[in-house]
Amino acid sequence: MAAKTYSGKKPENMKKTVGYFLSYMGRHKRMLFVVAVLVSVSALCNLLGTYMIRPVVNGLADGNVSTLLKGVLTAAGIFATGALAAWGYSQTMVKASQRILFDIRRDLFSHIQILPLKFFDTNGHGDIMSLFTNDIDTISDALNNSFAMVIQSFIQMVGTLTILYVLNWRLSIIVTACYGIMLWYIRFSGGRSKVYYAKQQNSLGALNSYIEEMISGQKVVKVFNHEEASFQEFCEKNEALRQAGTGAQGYAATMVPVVVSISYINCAIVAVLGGILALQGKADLGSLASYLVFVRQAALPINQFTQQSNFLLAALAGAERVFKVMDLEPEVDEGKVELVRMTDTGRNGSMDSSSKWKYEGIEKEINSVVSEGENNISGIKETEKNGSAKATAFTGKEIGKGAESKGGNVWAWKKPDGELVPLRGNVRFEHVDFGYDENWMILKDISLYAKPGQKIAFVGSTGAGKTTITNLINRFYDVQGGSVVYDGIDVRDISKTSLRHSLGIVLQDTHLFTGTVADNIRFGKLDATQEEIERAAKIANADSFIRRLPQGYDTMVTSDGAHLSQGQRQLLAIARAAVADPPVLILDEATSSVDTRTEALIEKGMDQLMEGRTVFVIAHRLSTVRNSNAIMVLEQGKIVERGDHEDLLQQKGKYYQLYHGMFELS
Ligand SMILES: Nc1ncnc2c1ncn2[C@@H]1O[C@H](COP(=O)(O)OP(=O)(O)OP(=O)(O)O)[C@@H](O)[C@H]1O
Repeated sequence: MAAKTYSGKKPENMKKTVGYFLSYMGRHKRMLFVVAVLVSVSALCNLLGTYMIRPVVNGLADGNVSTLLKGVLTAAGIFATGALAAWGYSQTMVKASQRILFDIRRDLFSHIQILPLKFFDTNGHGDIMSLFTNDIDTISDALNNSFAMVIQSFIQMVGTLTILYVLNWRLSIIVTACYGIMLWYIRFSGGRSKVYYAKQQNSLGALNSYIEEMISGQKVVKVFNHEEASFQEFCEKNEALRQAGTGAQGYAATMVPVVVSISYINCAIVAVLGGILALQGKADLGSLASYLVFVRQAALPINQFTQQSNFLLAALAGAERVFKVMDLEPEVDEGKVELVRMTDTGRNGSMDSSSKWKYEGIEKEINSVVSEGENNISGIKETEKNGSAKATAFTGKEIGKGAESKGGNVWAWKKPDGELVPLRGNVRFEHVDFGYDENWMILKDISLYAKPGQKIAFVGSTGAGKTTITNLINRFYDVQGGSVVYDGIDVRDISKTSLRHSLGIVLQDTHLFTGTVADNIRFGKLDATQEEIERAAKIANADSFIRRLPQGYDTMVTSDGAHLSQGQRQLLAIARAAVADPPVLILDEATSSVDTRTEALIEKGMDQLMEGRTVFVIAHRLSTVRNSNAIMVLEQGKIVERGDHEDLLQQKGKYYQLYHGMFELS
């Protein structure tokens, strides 16, 4: 069996980490108290049992059978009690440690859920995963093994030394010197293996990342015939790991044999000297026999105590990383404005009477806006110079759509004072400044206006800030200057859950979860019925391909939908947004090349989804750009041109160049 090595990791803030750790242990203090008692009983029984050798041997030497028998039976009883206590504490410890781990995992996961997106943007997925795997594993190991062992070995170590001095203090001076040498060697080899262990961890990390990279990039490796070169590089990394592993395990492996050898030498010296004392009548045979057994078995608790307390330290270092994440500030949400469904609240009478009254007011308001819009249906061509978007037709029909979703639900924003504002999907950016880092602004003085039912497209070179703008609408990040206003309310005043509930987002990278196709669509609205799911799939143009799958809507999706094509995954993502039926949509168009038929399907799906909603689209396709109400051309975080397709072409500026560049490319 490979020797376990010491990682050399220690918590940076021992007091705080131990305090945190104790608070978790404190939740199961009764169990841990039982463990502590049983561990002590087991350790004391070991000591006492060994001590019982003394009356047994003396009984033998005196030829006194009854003393001998009594001694043997008592020793057997003590050892049996010790064994029972050991069984009891190990079982209780397993239960306690599993509960502690359950609590830590639950709290870590739930805390990670409420951390701001910035946490995920600044920490690699691997690092976050390693909290749940490596760090929690180390804590688990320590709780399952080291915790009880440290207590037991400490009691046995102190107890053994005390008994040794009681039995014979002269011999005990030699024994203590030998223990000193043992401790020195344990520390020395632990220190050496620590250096190699760090190297081993680095080499292991490098090898694992390399394997992961090569396996996920296997297609590219094969396309470029890179197999031989990739194998060579693997061998180099494998060799580095072999060398570091040999050093780390080599030193660790010497620890036990060296300690045991010192203990043998110790025993031999004590046996000779003790024998002389016995011959001189200065010690009885029984004492010498039990003394020798104590000396022989003392090496074990010393070794165990040093090793296990090191593992405990390493576990605390792991726990510290976990607790640090738990200490991170959760996503702040001071928004008090909530989204309410009028069909559920006002109509069912669960809302207070003043709100209900206002709800009726909203219906009147919606109707009046609808008729107002209908009067202007010829199309308002509104140009807001100096910062605001140039917007086109704004029809009453669209307002009606914004307030009443396809599912027949009427939604409204409920302000803290009970005032209700109809949900329409009116979004306005007013002189917005933003930077991920406060010292480096990404967006500068962005102003735009999207009226309900309009489609606003963002175009511009990579890194211009298109995605960043959409990140501000759903409050993944908050603006640093200016404001984003939704239906006349500053988004910072809206509760994040409500805000995100009212926004549908289709990202470029579709992520599918393990579950059925229907479950994956239902992700957009957890209480969606089968009819709603199928209706959404039809809107997204996904229904026909889903029906062709082996189990239709019940087909299992695994490994992020690996068995589905890129286009099919995209269609499911559109269906997911469709089932949520939000008044505002944010679409990050897929750039990945799919065949033209699928692209046409996706395009049709997107178009059907966009119908009647306010849409922000990060456009990569000409068709999307062309039929947008307004196109924002971004460059280095600034809107450099705005207008509809025709206007922008006439301007012969950036858009004109981009459009012709794209045109030539296609
Ligand atoms: N989470 C982040 N933390 C720090 N900087 C970021 C983050 N996300 C984006 N940036 C930076 O912000 C700038 C704008 O990025 P953004 O993703 O908005 O560009 P984009 O126009 O959407 O580009 P693309 O078309 O390539 O997706 C870039 O300089 C980018 O490096």
